[in-house]
Amino acid sequence: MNAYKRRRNQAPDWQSYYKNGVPQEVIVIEDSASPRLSPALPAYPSHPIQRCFAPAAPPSMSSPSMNAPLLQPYPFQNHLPSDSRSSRPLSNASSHLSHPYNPWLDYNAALPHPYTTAAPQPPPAPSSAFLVSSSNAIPSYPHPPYVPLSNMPLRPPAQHQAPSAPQLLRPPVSAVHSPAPPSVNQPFPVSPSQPVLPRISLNSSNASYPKMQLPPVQHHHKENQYDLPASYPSFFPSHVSPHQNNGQILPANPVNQKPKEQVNYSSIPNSASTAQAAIPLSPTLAVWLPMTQTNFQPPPTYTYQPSNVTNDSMVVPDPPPPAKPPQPKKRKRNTNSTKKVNCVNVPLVADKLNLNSSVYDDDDGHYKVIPNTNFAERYTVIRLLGHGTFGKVIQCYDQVQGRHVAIKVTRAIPKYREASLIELRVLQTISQNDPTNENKCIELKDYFDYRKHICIVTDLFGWSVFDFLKNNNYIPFSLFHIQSLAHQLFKSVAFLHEIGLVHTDLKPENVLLVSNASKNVRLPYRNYSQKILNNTEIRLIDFGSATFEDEYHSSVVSTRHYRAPEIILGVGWSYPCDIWSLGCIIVELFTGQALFQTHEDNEHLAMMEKVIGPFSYDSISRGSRSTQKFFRTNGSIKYPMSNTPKKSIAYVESLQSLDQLFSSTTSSGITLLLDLLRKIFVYDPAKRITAKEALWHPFFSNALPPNF
Ligand SMILES: Nc1ncnc2c1ncn2[C@@H]1O[C@H](COP(=O)(O)OP(=O)(O)OP(=O)(O)O)[C@@H](O)[C@H]1O
Repeated sequence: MNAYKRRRNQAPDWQSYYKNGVPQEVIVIEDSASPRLSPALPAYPSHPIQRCFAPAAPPSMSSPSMNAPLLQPYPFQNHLPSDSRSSRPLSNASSHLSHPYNPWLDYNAALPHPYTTAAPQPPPAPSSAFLVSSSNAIPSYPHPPYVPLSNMPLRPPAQHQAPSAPQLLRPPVSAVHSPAPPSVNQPFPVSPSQPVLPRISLNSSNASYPKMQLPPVQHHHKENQYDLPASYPSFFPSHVSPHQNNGQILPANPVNQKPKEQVNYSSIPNSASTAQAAIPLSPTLAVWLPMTQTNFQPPPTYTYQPSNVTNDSMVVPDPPPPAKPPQPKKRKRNTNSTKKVNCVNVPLVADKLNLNSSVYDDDDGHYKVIPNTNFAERYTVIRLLGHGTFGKVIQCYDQVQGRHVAIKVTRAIPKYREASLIELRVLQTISQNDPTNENKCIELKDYFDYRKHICIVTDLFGWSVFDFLKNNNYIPFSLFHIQSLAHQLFKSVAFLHEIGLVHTDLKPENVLLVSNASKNVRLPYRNYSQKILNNTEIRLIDFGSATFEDEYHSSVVSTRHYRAPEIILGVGWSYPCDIWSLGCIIVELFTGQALFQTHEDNEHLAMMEKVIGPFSYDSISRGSRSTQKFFRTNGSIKYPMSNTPKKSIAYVESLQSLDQLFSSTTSSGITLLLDLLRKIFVYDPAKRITAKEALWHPFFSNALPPNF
């Protein structure tokens, strides 16, 4: 049914849309003015570093006000797009440095934020005691962005400060509000308050180091040991003796190596003011750094791999990059602390008119939506917002609270009533685990049973992301907006997974814009205008099929286009199926078109092979009975078959690979997005990136500027 709701045939000209890079100039033809820099601000394009990161634009398109760089320099060498790396003007940027040029040492200080008036500041002169690494041996993802040591705040720890609760830093991207120009005081996108991992090579043992502070450790109930909070760096060394030795290099004693849990942390004071972390430089050398929780947050999965260097007196080289990126460990989610609602009592609202159901219900058990009628003795029906398999969603005016709400009125049929009880249970679980709604899932406001319809009351929001696309002639979202939307989606899904829930029906229809207000703009070289969203804040909806991981799983879930291969193959599904759906949504935001437009299993698998690559033998179980109907004995997909329509074969043949889809520009933002998608579209669900890991992907590291 969902498939037929869609009209995806009007393919927009999205390939040419991105062909010349993301356009630099927009012409606003109605509504509010586009964000413009104040005339007092420095001419950003003239800055040497900016020049090398801004994409080449046709001269006629250059506009001082909108010519902000597309991307900040990206500090992960392994992922650094070659165009950015090679075009960096080393001579300009490094002229003030007295040591070998390091591209990451100075960019924070030297590159002004496009919206700040601050003139570029040269970085502080490097201390003779240390060198910020200039080698290529920067480990690859997953890893927090490097911020040069010289830019860390020198913040002495406050004495006798009460230990504060560990505060998790989030990656910098959240909802983007595009019409208002950012304040002139807005901090630089990559600031010292973002995740920091100092990277140091030492040539002196008397270095003094910037102060940082870790979240407080907790005293272990026995043996005078300390438990590390979950937010502690996972590389906290097990191979050095943790003596309090502020700013000194300690020779580690490999003989005393203990597993992490058994390390005696008794010498670490249970105080945020003086807590320190050892940065391992080799198995035998470490440096102790007092750390602040505001400037340090490691990624959840990073594990330090010590090298085999044993010479204590040598200048310690950077640890070699791991041979392959560390494989994300599939950790069992801690659902112990999850408050799971077990049963829901739905209050009954009596029908005072006591009418026959045929008056207010249609033959399918759907409630008839008649504007300006009374509903459940409290609401006035305004209009139909949407309808689906489960029921109708109606905009109503709440006479008690004096505001408009959305009410999902489930069909008056037992199986849908039961389904809505599950949805209510899920919504209550979400509310209990996220009372302040940080994770942007739809909030349950009220619920009741009226005329045999279970009704779920929520806040009223704008169009779904799909409706916005549709109303915008399927013109893709800008990368700037995709980054924001994708980040919010991963955040919501990471939360759901954390509390043991699999959404199972992620699709653009189930992502609501808080407001669909937009402005019409005309792009250069286009004779049509397009809508640009004012605010990308979203809410995740439709928990009607959400499933607790430890409870019964239906064999087939998800709307077809967004269905993961493990569901099709019937080999069991769990959290990773949501990640696959998110991948499909992100591609759809980028192209305007659903990625897998199909209604048949084998055709769907063939499409996946065309877009992502062949199923490998170890990628997904082929031995199981359920998969036999999809694969021939030689391992190829049973597609095409003798009865496969020629149209289908031609369509599958015409599909572009993921690389081809994203090859229309060489923008480094798009390169990073492609890298994220490659980690999402992994056939083996156990090897697929998790939502939590995705939040640390470099695509989200730097907020993209609002170029459309
Ligand atoms: N709070 C809301 N504010 C505005 N519109 C809403 C709201 N909730 C739902 N809608 C609209 O109603 C549509 C259907 O909602 P929902 O997906 O919850 O119903 P459903 O019956 O489960 O649908 P489906 O069968 O497609 O899964 C949404 O796509 C959206 O357009």
